[in-house]
Amino acid sequence: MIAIIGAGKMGEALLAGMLAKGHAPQDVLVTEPREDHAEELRGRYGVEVVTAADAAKRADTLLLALKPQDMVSLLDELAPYLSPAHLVISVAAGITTAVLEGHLPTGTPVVRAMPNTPALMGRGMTAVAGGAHTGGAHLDRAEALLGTVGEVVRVGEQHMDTVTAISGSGPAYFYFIAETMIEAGVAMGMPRATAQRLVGQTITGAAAMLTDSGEHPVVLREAVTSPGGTTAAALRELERHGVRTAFTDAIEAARDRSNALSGD
Ligand SMILES: NC(=O)C1=CN([C@@H]2O[C@H](COP(=O)(O)OP(=O)(O)OC[C@H]3O[C@@H](n4cnc5c(N)ncnc54)[C@H](OP(=O)(O)O)[C@@H]3O)[C@@H](O)[C@H]2O)C=CC1
Ligand SMILES: O=C(O)[C@@H]1CCC=N1
Repeated sequence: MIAIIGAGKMGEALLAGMLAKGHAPQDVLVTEPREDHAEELRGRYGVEVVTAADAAKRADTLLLALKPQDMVSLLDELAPYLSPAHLVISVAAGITTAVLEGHLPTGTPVVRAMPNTPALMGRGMTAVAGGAHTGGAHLDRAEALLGTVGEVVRVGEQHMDTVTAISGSGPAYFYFIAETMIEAGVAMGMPRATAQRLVGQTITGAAAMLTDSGEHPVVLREAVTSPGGTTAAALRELERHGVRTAFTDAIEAARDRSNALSGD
């Protein structure tokens, strides 16, 4: 039995993705304190909504998807009901396996995971790292669970803040670019629906070229950039405005924020 504790944006994306990929609603418990949202979850997914204590008593795998700031008090609430027979998976940004272990009974296996919202469509990217009491079989379990909603990669925990900055927050960067491109099209007089369709399919197509061709993005970009053409004119403007540096700084800021969250 799996329990998802915290069914906000990410928890619900994982819940919906898992159910869509064949997990039976009766095998998934959900903890959600807000009664109106709990009612929505029951109606929408047919899952049972229970207290955190009941989730710990009844499930062997707990997937914690609360805000990092709420995590320690939840761990303290769960701890009396947990044992090393449980597997605790946290998706909270910045919360290290050491913090998780420090608030749970000695020997509890924990996995720090960083998914992203495309999990909702079965197209997520999740990185996982184990703690001090986490064996290969625990990581296999976490990978199998999160693998139902997309790809899973195992990384050393020292890379988790970088993962958070790249693939955890990453979808938002692409939505930001998409929004900017759509607004530029609209400003030039294009109907919004047409601009949105052009941008959506361009991003989907470009992503498929990147993942399926195995080519470096520079090679793919050069193939678009005709000598003396439109793309060269556009890229020159992006460089003039320092967009490359801005992106690098943005990803470093996300990495640093993830790192700071463990101490907040
Ligand atoms: N959003 C994303 O793209 C990603 C988020 N994450 C991580 O996922 C976690 C959740 O983020 P996100 O979904 O965006 O945030 P949300 O605020 O949408 O979700 C948090 C959820 O936790 C619930 N909650 C709060 N306290 C408790 C409690 N004691 N027991 C059970 N549930 C509780 C909240 O309920 P209520 O609203 O009723 O207070 C809310 O539904 C964060 O730690 C974040 O770092 C990781 C990867 C990607
Ligand atoms: O913004 C956040 O903190 C979370 C973690 C990664 C994506 N969303």
